[in-house]
Amino acid sequence: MTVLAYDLGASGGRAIAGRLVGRTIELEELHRFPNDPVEVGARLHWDVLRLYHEIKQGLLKAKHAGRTPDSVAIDSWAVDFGLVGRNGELLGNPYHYRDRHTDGVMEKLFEEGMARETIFSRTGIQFLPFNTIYQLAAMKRDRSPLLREASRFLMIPDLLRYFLTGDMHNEFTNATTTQLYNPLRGGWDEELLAGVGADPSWFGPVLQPGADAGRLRASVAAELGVGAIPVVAAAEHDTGSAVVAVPAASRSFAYLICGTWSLMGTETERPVLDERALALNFTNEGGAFGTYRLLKNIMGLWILQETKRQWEREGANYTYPELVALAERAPAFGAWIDPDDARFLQPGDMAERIRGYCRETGQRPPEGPGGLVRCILESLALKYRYVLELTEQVSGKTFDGLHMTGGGIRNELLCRWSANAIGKPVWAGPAEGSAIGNMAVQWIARGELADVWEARAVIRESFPSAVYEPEDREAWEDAYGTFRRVTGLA
Ligand SMILES: C[C@H](O)[C@H](O)[C@@H](O)C(=O)CO
Repeated sequence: MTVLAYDLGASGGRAIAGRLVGRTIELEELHRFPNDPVEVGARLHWDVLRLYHEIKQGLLKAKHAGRTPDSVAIDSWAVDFGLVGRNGELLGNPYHYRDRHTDGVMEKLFEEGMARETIFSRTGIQFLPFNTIYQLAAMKRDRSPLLREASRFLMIPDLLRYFLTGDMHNEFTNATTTQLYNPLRGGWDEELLAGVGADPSWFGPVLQPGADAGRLRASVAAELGVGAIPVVAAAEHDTGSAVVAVPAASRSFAYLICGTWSLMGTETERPVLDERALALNFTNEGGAFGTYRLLKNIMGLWILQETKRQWEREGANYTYPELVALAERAPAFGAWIDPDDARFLQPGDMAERIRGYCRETGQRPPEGPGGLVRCILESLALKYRYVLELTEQVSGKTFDGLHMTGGGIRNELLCRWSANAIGKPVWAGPAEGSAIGNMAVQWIARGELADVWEARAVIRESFPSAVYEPEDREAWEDAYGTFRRVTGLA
């Protein structure tokens, strides 16, 4: 059985065909495409029609490769959405979560009486300034005409799936990232919706991962010359799919999903809504098959991606392997940043912001591209240590090591330094975690695999993890103490 997984990330997308041959997964990347946000005036948008075009290209390539799939499913980054009008048409291009229209909105809502404690107790979701709830509040503040015409709210995978099938559904794992979904009630939170001027009728019943989500509509099937291929609801939040694919063998495991963002946490059977989880700003995003993802967002390789883009704008073109080699040769433990300082969220001159952060914290700014990239990677590794310790505190579990998956594991230096920083083994793989998790849910839905644990066993056998054992323990232990002091991370 061949399934097709679309995995759309903030920097690019893939269409990957997967075949289950006995207990081995065979992957074939059929289509890879960029995902370039578009700036219009002061606004930053996703080019969602372009993404839909690429999705159709993926199906055409599957057909031409003789890999017409038995089912397809889509996963993508979280929080962003489109509004559909009463005539079934998209009202406007979705905002990018790094658009500045949400600046200050979260704090304003708190001032207006929407208490942090209330929002958290109802949704279990971490406070990030770009969460869907604050995007809708910003549109309300700006009297967006879309709000007057809207009839349905669809997140990015919901929207692309609607374009393919003609059916409108909201999927669970992604819905939970809005900070508008109440997992205890098992539905959208009407009071929070009302609080940001969103009409509850825009929000449909949610589909659980694995559910049937329709078939290619006749016009699409005809256009592409394929049949009415079934569409399955994957864990459509890419991090949700990636967690499905973590090749863990026991129920108590820690993961780090490493891409543009770094998502670190563990899997739980119910949301953890206590004061400590709130105080440490953990999130409980919905998972597949009755689970939750207790995790924290860490700014991740976005800082390196944006630094590289800045250098390219200035005419200096480095490849990632070149930057990693320069970092490895740079002096160790020169300076550190807290990657989650707010100044690193927006696009722009990251190198100057890093130097500024170092000056402000009494550190000598890193020199040259090698020094700067080393500062970013060491800081990420040390922040992983910090968040892993918090995850143990909030979950009450102790972890023997860390599963690291996602495209970021191709950065072996980061894997190695992460093991050194946490002082435990890192098991790295698979790199295409989200796409493989997307496929696993399709195979489970179609009875090819019994459940997530059989899927994880098959993934473990098909993609053996690279193991990084911790080294230089004393040096990294000292570094961790200094890192916490200079960054003020208590
Ligand atoms: C905003 C991010 O998209 C989200 O928090 C993260 O989980 C993600 O989706 C990474 O791709």
